Amino acid sequence: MLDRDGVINQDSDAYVKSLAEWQPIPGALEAIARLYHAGWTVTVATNQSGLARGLFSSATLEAMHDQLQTLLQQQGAHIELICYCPHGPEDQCDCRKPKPGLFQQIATYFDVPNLRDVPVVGDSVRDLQAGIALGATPYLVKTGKGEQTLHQGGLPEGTLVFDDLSAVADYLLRVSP
Ligand SMILES: O=P(O)(O)OC[C@@H](O)[C@H]1O[C@@H](OP(=O)(O)O)[C@@H](O)[C@@H](O)[C@@H]1O
Ligand SMILES: [Mg+2]
Ligand SMILES: [Zn+2]
Repeated sequence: MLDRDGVINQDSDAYVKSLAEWQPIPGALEAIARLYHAGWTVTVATNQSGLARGLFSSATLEAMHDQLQTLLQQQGAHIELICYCPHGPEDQCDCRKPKPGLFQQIATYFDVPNLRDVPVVGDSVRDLQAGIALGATPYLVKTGKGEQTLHQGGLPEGTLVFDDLSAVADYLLRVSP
């Protein structure tokens, strides 16, 4: 279960507001494809408060996700489910990470009671906290806000730290081929 901005694509403190700004992180799409071809089911759980802030439209967000899937299809791969929180911090929703709502959506989709031991990969503590709420295993990447997150401390116990998604995929394919 992957965070999007800062894990799959480059993040920006000014938000990723257009298809042109949506730029895959080197190796990330290949990492997803390697996991897919090894039998992993890949999902995404992403906060997209830029929608509530009026920074981009839902059509633009869908175009980014279509581009992601198109690029993966060129490698014979696919993301099974992309869940996103469209709300802003003031909306008091149940799905904005660190709240677990997006991961509850994933568990419901697969009709499982929890996400025990399923990897959750993020560049922010809130990504990991949200997944851990359903039993996921936390992985921090140093891309995006990951370096900053690492230096801030407060990582959930047992978090495994890797340079990027490609390194996480190397590890997962090594320990559970
Ligand atoms: O990393 P994921 O969850 O895929 O997406 C994060 C983005 O929605 C944006 O989230 C914002 O946080 P606030 O929503 O303003 O707290 C900021 O961190 C932006 O830099 C970032 O691009
Ligand atoms: Mg992120
Ligand atoms: Zn929400």
